[in-house]
Amino acid sequence: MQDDCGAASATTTEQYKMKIPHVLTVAGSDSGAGAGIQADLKACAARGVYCSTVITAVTAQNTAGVQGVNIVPEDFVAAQLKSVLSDMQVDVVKTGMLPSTDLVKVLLQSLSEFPVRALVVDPVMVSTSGDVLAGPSTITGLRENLLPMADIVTPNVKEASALLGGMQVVTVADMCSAAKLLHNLGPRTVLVKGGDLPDSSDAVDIFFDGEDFHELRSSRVNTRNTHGTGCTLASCIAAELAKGSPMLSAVKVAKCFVETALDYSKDIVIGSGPQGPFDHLLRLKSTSHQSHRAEAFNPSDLFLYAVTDSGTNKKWGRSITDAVKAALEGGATIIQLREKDADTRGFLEAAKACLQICCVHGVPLLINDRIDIALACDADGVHLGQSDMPARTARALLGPDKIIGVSCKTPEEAHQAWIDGANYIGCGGVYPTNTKANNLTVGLDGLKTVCLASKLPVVAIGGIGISNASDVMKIGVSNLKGVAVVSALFDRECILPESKKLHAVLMDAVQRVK
Ligand SMILES: Nc1ncnc2c1ncn2[C@@H]1O[C@H](COP(=O)(O)OP(=O)(O)O)[C@@H](O)[C@H]1O
Ligand SMILES: Cc1ncc(COP(=O)(O)O)c(N)n1
Ligand SMILES: [Mg+2]
Repeated sequence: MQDDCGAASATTTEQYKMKIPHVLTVAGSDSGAGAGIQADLKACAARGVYCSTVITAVTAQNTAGVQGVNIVPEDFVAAQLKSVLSDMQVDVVKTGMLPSTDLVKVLLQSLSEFPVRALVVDPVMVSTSGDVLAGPSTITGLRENLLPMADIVTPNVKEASALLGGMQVVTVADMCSAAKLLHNLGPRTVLVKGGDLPDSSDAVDIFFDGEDFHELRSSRVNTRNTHGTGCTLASCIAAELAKGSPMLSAVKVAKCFVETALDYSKDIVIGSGPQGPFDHLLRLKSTSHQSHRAEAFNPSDLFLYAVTDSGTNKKWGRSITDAVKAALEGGATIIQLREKDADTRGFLEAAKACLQICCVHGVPLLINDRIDIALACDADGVHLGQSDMPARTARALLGPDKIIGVSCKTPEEAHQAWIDGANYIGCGGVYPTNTKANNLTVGLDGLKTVCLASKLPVVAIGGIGISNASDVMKIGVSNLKGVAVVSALFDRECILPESKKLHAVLMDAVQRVK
């Protein structure tokens, strides 16, 4: 019986072991990390595929160009190939810089010993900066030995021309002719890339599978940051093939990825040369909005915490942005958008507009409950109720830098919020309120108990306004950092003076407590 159970569970475990799609890139290193091996690693990481690396050359390279090339000896390229291919279940091999015909032979020898599912050949010859990465002597090796083995070959217009003995490739019609001629050399499919096509307002690539031509067109991103586009495209194609995509879909996904990454990174500045790298992981961009942001959550931001309410805004006939602007001008130190009945698109647009206003005031903007909206508008964080997504999951989705607040009524909930990686807790309702139906009131005693137990800063909420805010602050627990208000600000004819008065009351209360 025991044996049966053991055997059964072993089989089950085996079934669930994961095979990770795996691309091996055989290419040159770029010290500037925009192209070559470094681009391949980032592209595969972005596409969720494992990437191993065989380095064929080490280049000294930056945004100005290539300052030096040091070719790795063939026997050591062979050693790297053997180490990876004999052990690591590679699905797809992608080649970049192969600086000698003998290296091509070494690669083909390894592939005959350890076959893979597909071979993507990016015939790297000249960098975007115009520097030669693989001399004319390698063309024969590429043409005669490597291309016939390739599932796809991805030359840019200059490389297509070089592979075809100097044929002119300057128009889309030329690219089609080149694709056909290259196909005659033996690869299963050909993609002639038009990133450097002169006088083209679109980025046009021609895909040819031996029967049909596909013109793949996207708008040209106006940016200097195009160093590494070719390497990235080929790695993405390899990554999609490793996941099991058919060739044309892989190419389309890859092209779309390059366009998205270029567009995202169009304004980033790395290096002072003419050709900058771009951000594969879509994380580097520092917009003016972000650069104004505080580095980390500051608990004193909880001082006058304004929570919007769609009902009251409707009642007084104002837009959410006007309400937020007035609260900020009166001294609100953090804004939470709590739009329980807004449609998603409307909410997102409102959140984007409020974020700009908050940014001008240097005040964080949080979104109630809707992680998707917070992510989509890049808000500063979220506030979560006990029945919303757990803070732990929200933290995993939002990353370490976003602010997460959790509503807590008890020391146990406060403890869990701390464990889950929240930044602050909201405690209440302190007083009865009509913005939340059937909400249990904790009173000043309950608030004090939670504050004393909480390892996180606390903002008090529920029925707080000008008349009672100072009573709340007077409980005198040091981690009570402020009060959150809804009706006291927003269910009023004029928000700005109420916000000012409340700010003054709070200032006065904390002075007295000190
Ligand atoms: N400015 C751009 N905007 C959009 N796509 C681009 C841009 N520059 C290049 N691409 C795309 O990037 C990919 C790589 O093309 P290309 O730059 O021609 O290759 P390489 O980097 O090998 O010279 C192609 O799909 C091309 O259409
Ligand atoms: C090591 C290495 N491999 C490939 C390229 C081509 O990249 P790009 O044509 O985008 O400059 C490069 N510059 N460096
Ligand atoms: Mg390029």
